[in-house]
Amino acid sequence: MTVAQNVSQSARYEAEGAELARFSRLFYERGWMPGTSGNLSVRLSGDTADIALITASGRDKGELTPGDMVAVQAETGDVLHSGAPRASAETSIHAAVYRTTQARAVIHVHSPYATVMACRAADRERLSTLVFTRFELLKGLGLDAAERTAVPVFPNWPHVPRIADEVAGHLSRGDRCPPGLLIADHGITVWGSDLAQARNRLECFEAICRLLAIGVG
Ligand SMILES: CSC[C@@H](O)[C@@H](O)C(=O)COP(=O)(O)O
Ligand SMILES: [Zn+2]
Repeated sequence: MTVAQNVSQSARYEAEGAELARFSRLFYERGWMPGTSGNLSVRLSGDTADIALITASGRDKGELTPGDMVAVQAETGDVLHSGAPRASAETSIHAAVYRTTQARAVIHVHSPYATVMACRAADRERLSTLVFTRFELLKGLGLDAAERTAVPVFPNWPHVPRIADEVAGHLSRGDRCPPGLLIADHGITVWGSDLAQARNRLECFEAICRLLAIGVG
């Protein structure tokens, strides 16, 4: 890589890292990333489209800076730079989504109502589903409000790559998959064409889960 290419790549990392930090702070302040939970990534574009930036593991998600982002191969999760902070423990799940969908941003949070439903709908040994139907907010997920949508709920295997393999298997088989999934007893992962769309969709998932949690639907 030439010096000029290196400088331009650093500028892109800095700008995308600042965006990740901004979105992360937003979710932290809503109480959707308690403790150090949650992780976000964004896939770069142009000649760096094979790269994603992801939040470092175990950091306070309300206080991230661009220096807390790790560059990885988007579709494998392999870390690109030695000496970088440790990438999120859930990088393999982000990579599974990038490998099997058109997503360019992935957000994982422990938001309260999605987590309630991820506990209630869980079968801890195998894939289960949470059915969304009827709600107008389904349109915010790119779905028809008359449609019956099965949101997958994956077992929260201690070995995260096992969850990632099951996610990739499910997404590569499914047609009309909603742009999000639940992990039993854990939280929610949502994706979109950019961070703003992923955030909007996450808000719709959380609002629908709230309705279900309080017994509507
Ligand atoms: C605070 S424990 C939560 C973690 O185990 C994990 O589920 C999580 O969301 C954050 O992991 P991280 O490795 O910081 O990206
Ligand atoms: Zn988590």
